[in-house]
Amino acid sequence: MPESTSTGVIAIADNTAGVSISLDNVVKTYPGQATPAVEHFSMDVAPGELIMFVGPSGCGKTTTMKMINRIIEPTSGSISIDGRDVLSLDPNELRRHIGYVIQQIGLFPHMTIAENIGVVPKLLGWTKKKTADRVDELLETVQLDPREFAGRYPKQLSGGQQQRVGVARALAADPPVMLMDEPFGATDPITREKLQAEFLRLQASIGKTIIFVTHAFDEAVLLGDRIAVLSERSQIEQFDTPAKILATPANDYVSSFIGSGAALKRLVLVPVTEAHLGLASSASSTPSIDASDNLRDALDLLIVTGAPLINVVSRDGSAVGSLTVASISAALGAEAPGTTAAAASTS
Ligand SMILES: Nc1ncnc2c1ncn2[C@@H]1O[C@H](COP(=O)(O)OP(=O)(O)OP(=O)(O)O)[C@@H](O)[C@H]1O
Repeated sequence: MPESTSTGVIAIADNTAGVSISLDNVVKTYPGQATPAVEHFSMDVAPGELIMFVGPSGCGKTTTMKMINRIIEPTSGSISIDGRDVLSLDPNELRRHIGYVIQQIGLFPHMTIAENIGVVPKLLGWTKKKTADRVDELLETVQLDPREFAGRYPKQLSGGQQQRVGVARALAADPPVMLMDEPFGATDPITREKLQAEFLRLQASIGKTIIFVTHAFDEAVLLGDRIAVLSERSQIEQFDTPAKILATPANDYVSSFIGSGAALKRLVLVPVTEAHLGLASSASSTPSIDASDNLRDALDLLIVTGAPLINVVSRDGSAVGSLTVASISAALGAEAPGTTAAAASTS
């Protein structure tokens, strides 16, 4: 491999905490197709951002994402990672430094879990000891006990456990960029929620730059720093934070994609402390919610318990205020972050 190519990839790989990605005027026309699958796609992603691509089946989400690690070669346009033109790099070498997680998981059935996770480190020439240590560390990161799981084969794991191994494998060489294509799509709703919550906690500590493809708008709202709502040929209808898209959809297409209940979907984005809290109730029967929870959790609790009011409790167990359906509704309508500090500082 030419020296310049190798240096470019290694420079990307050196930066494990997330790097910028830039796509400029990217077009993909598959052979024999009259219209492009992706047409003039441009996007800048900041280091450490988690970007969701959401759009209907066949709109070009996967094609766009796969051009970043060159599983699919663009017809024209340019793509750079950390300022380096990926089209000038060796594609195989490039892929080893970009984590990749797919719905079908793609674990090798004849390899143990440890061997599956160690595939890329092995290709990169890591020692057995370094690879084994990394495998143990990653299994713990994705909450699978290495002593129990390292020696098992994929078919001896549940779907959710296999999906965790898929994430661990993608993280093995500590890549700065992760591409995730409907990674939790094949799991049941409860497992999916669990995997999403674990993934959010993980990303908070590793800060990778992530492109995440999903059909599910709710998943995009829950996970994304920014969401790109895509239509046919990967046209960007809106590219913004979940809160902004829910509050001000750019057009009818985006509105229809959000579907009904935009206000309810926004609740998940607002911490309970952002609402204007009333006085805490001293009645021992008052249900309570943690100050780190969101307004959807609060509304759930109000509905399930039938209580007229719930207390918001800080980590040390003291009640910092209370919430009602009316205060939740006001928080959504007004969205005045200024009230937050005032409410929180009374604690
Ligand atoms: N190898 C290929 N050859 C020809 N056309 C293709 C090929 N792969 C994808 N396409 C077409 O390109 C378009 C975009 O496909 P792509 O898989 O990127 O969409 P998507 O938004 O990811 O869809 P889904 O959500 O269903 O996975 C579709 O019309 C698809 O039929």
